[in-house]
Formats: sequence, C-alpha cells, structure tokens
Amino acid sequence: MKIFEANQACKDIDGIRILKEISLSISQGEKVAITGNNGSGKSSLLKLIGGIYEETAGQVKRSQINIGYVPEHFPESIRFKLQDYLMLMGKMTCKSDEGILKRIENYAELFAITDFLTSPLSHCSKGTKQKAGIIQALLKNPDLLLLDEPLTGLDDKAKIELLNQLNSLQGEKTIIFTAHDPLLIEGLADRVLTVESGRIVYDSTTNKKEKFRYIKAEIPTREIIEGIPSIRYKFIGRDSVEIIVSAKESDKILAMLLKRGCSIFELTEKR
Ligand SMILES: Nc1ncnc2c1ncn2[C@@H]1O[C@H](COP(=O)(O)OP(=O)(O)OP(=O)(O)O)[C@@H](O)[C@H]1O
Repeated sequence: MKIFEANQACKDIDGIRILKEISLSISQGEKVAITGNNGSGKSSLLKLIGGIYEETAGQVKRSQINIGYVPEHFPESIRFKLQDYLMLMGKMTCKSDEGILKRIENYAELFAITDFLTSPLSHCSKGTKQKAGIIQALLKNPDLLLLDEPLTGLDDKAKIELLNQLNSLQGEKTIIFTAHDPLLIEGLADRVLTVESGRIVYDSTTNKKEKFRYIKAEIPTREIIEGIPSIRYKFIGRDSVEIIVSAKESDKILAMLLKRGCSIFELTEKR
C-alpha cells in the first residue's frame, strides 16, 4: 500500500521555495533515510511527508494513517518527570491509564530507561530525552514514524544502542528519518533519498544485501567532497572524511577522489 505520493510538489515559506518539484512515492513498511547537507531541505521534506507542511504547488496524496513525529529537538522547558510526561502524551490515545502505563513500562524496558522514569526530564541526559521523544510517538501506535535527526548529539555507544532499539521495533511500521550519520543510514534504511537545495537528487532503493564500501580519506578541501554525487559522507576534523558508497560505484568515486588530490587511507567492505 502506498502511504505517500507526491507529484511535482513544492513548498514555499515566506515567498521562498524550500522544496522544489518533489515527485516521490513511499510504500508501507519502507525504512527511508533522508540525507543531505545542512539547509538542503531534509526536515522540510519530512514535514511534507507527514502533512505538517501542506504543499504550495503540485499534488500530494497521503493515506489516512496514524503518524508519530519526533522533532529534532526535545522541548527543554518541560518540567514533568519522565513517566508523567509519557502518561500525558499517552492519554491523547484515549486508552485506559492502566493500559498506557503498561505500554510505557514496556517501551522503557526496550529502550533501557526504566531507572529514569521517576526522574525530572530536565535532569535526564540527551540520549534519555531522545528516547522519551521516540516513546511518546510510539505510544500512539503509529503506522508511520517520522524522526528528525534521531541520533544528533548522542555518543557512539548511545547511537548504537538506539539504532538497535529502532531496528527491533516490531511490525510493518514505516520509518522515515533525516540523518547525516552513515551509521544510522546504513543500519536502518533500505532506501536513501538525498536532498540538495530543496530537490531530491538521488533515490536509491538500497538492497540490504547490497555491498557497500567504506572509504576514509585525507582531503585538501571540504568543497571537493561536497561536489561528488551519490555518496554519503561525514567530515572528521578539518582534513579527513568518511565516505560510504555502493560497491558498484566505489571504483568511480575512488578515481574521482585521487584525481582531486585526496589520499585514501582506508578502504573496507561493509556487509
Ligand atoms: N519556517 C521556516 N521559515 C523560513 N525558512 C525556513 C523555514 N524552515 C526551513 N526554512 C529554510 O528552508 C531551507 C531548508 O531547511 P530544512 O530545515 O528543511 O533543512 P535541513 O536539511 O533539515 O537542515 P539541517 O540539516 O540544518 O537541519 C533552509 O534554507 C531553511 O532556512
């Protein structure tokens, strides 16, 4: 079943076109990563998919499904204890208090935050708040889970933990998330949309069994990486970059990197 279809959809804010000619179809059960540079339009695309943004032009069809949305930043000013906050959010689902509490306890166990349920949210770590944000969305039992940069600010251990927990969510949930982090993209997505200046410039239905290569390289300038198409990358310090590329594309990308004056110091096979 298709849950979202867009044909040449655009979104303007204050007269500025932030999403341009988006044509996209997403089916139930897909795990889709939206990646791209800062300001490219990832969060805006996520909001268009979830109906938080209405299109200004073009056509969009969204099926009538239950959506859970996890914004990039957990609201800092919430004064509740973690469990009280989740109860309040859970009450919007019209279930009995007992039923909601049971579900909160189950998710708290899955996400390993049971010990913090009685802590004020303001005392909780960034990772715990991130998980609370995801749990509040899951309490609605959504068919579609939208996550805006879910791993931002987490350390490597917390990232892997959260990734495993997202992977262990049962059922035919559709998960769409924005991310820069290759770990999250490769670990969770079976499809990757790359956005540049408000347009989808690359849509890869990445077969989970497809082989990827991981390249670590020293680079003369950051700009030369930003101009290479079809790669996902993360800068490490000022002059190094980690790149994940489909094995089929890797020879071409390696040749491009060498031609642009990069030194390759690691090349490994992934999955
Ligand atoms: N409410 C808004 N009002 C005005 N401009 C906006 C608004 N929301 C987004 N934009 C602009 O639209 C463009 C895309 O923003 P968006 O937040 O979607 O990018 P992003 O790829 O998610 O960025 P980041 O990686 O930094 O979170 C940016 O130039 C941004 O300034």
